[in-house]
Amino acid sequence: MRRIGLRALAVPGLISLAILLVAVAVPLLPLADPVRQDVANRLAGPSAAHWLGQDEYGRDVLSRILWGARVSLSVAFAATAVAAVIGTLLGILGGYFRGVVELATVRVAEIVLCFPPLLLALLVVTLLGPGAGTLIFSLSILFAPGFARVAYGETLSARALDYVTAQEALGAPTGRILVRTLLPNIAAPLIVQFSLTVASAMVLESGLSFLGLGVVPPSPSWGLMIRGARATMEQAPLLLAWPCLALTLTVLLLNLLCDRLRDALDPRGRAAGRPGFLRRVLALPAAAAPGASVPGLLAVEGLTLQVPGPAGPVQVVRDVGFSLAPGETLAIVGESGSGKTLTGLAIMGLLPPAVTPVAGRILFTGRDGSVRDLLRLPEREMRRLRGRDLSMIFQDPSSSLNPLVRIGVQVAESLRAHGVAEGVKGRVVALLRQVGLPDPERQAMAYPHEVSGGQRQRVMIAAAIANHPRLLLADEPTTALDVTVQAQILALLAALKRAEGVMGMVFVTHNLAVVADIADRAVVMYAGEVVEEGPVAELFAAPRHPYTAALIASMPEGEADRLTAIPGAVPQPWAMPAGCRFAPRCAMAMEACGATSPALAEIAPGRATRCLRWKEMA
Ligand SMILES: Nc1ncnc2c1ncn2[C@@H]1O[C@H](COP(=O)(O)OP(=O)(O)OP(=O)(O)O)[C@@H](O)[C@H]1O
Repeated sequence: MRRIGLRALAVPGLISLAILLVAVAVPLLPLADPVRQDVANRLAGPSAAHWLGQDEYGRDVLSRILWGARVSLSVAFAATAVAAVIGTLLGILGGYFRGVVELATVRVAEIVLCFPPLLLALLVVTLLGPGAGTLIFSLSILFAPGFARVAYGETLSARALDYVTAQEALGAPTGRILVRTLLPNIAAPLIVQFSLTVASAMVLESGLSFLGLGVVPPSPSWGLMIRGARATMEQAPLLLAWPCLALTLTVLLLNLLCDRLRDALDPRGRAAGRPGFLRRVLALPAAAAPGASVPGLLAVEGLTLQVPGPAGPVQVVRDVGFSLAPGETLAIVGESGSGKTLTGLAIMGLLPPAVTPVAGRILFTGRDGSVRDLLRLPEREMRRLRGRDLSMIFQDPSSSLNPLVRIGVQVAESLRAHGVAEGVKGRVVALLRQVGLPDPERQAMAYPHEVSGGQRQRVMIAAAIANHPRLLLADEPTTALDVTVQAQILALLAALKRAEGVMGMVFVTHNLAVVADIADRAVVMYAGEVVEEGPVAELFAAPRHPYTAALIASMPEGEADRLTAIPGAVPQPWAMPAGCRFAPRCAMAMEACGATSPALAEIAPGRATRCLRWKEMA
């Protein structure tokens, strides 16, 4: 469980625990007897002996509230737990096996949903007589189909995913797949459903008790207390306030607790949302205002990104800097985990929730010539830039296009999002033709699954260049495609760049061969840092960092007998070696490399390296 999740869980968790403890320990507390009447003092206000006053029979209100919590909570939790177990089981079985099993589980459970809940509860209570046991029974019947539907829907989605198919391909037994693979992956929405159901169960229990169909008087229950207080509302309005307040606060607290629990249980942090402008800017130190004198199109300076690690925050991108001129193509290259994607996402203002920028600036020159720091730009302004001045193409065109919307409509969206209203259809067809889609009029009407992977990527590119962006960010746009299609897409990007003239491109890749094809300059990243930078031709001809040299030597396009893999792997962000981060894998490492962390030093105009021994490589 994530540290952040645990911290957020602490407050609602502790309060809920305290309420539960009080409910459990009520018999041990020095409270007045909740059913002992004192008619002489009926409706008496708060006093030292009765902190919240006395009710219409002179019973102690505080004692009845606490005893009522015990009854309400135990009925609500017991009914929800029974409903959760039965409903989840039915939903998972129905969703996994489908067919007859689905009919016998989910569909049968859904019959219950056809009855109005109160009517069904009335029927059960009439048949079995009022009491806590009957309440638990009728509430669990009422709530089980809700769990079955959530579990069923989630199982259907998860069933189609690769990790479930992979388990089946490995021959894992069905029971194991259901319990070990499916259940944890559908747990988050079930937990939310649990919170909502406990809250509904408390409200329904109070409602039924209020109607005289739940807890039997004189036993204390919040519903019964509201019923009693209603009759004397004009003489003692506070009596109505206490049970209502207890009910409302407990329901709100339960919802908060379960929301936090869901966030903490989900390691993807998907519920956390992107860090808001305020949180992002508060994490950043104040930076000098961007002057209008910054040359070029883009200047990334000292960019440092942080994520929560097992033992505190870790920097996954450290002090990264580079610049880009209009019309230039810069490649960011490095192995998996080197921080290339996060650097690109930081430029677009699309960092995942767990990643926080803690230092640096990203200066961008807009169409109007003004220079803005993208790291400190409010989300509203970023949204105006995205898709117009800044555009991005992603690695996997299958997951970046909406499967339910026609291709032409998706390209038109990017035009309409930035105020284009006239002649959209003609421009979409022209764009699709520009990116080389055959028969663009017909293809515009196709759905993404009806065209090939390469064509989908062409559609993504059409949407990205629709508004003539000043900067196009391409994150491994050819990795998901086969080699011939890769070459076509690279040729298309190069042609588009020539046609667009001033459009700059940042091309993120792990493939040096692609860098040679497309880029003017390259930044080589390793373990979150820039280790070398320079014009592509110079980098290839004379690398000045052992990592660049090793990457070149490991290119499959080289002579097969000289192909050399780089030993070891990129270190984990929370276990970075002291000194030079590449030293443990470097053939040229010497003692000093393990002790000092070399700075990125400019060795010639436009060339920089982070190596103590770069001169020896010359
Ligand atoms: N959402 C996240 N939460 C926590 N850590 C993350 C997150 N995204 C990335 N990281 C970490 O940041 C580091 C850099 O990730 P990044 O995706 O930028 O690498 P990359 O060079 O683009 O690799 P790849 O080519 O595999 O995408 C990795 O070590 C990764 O574990």
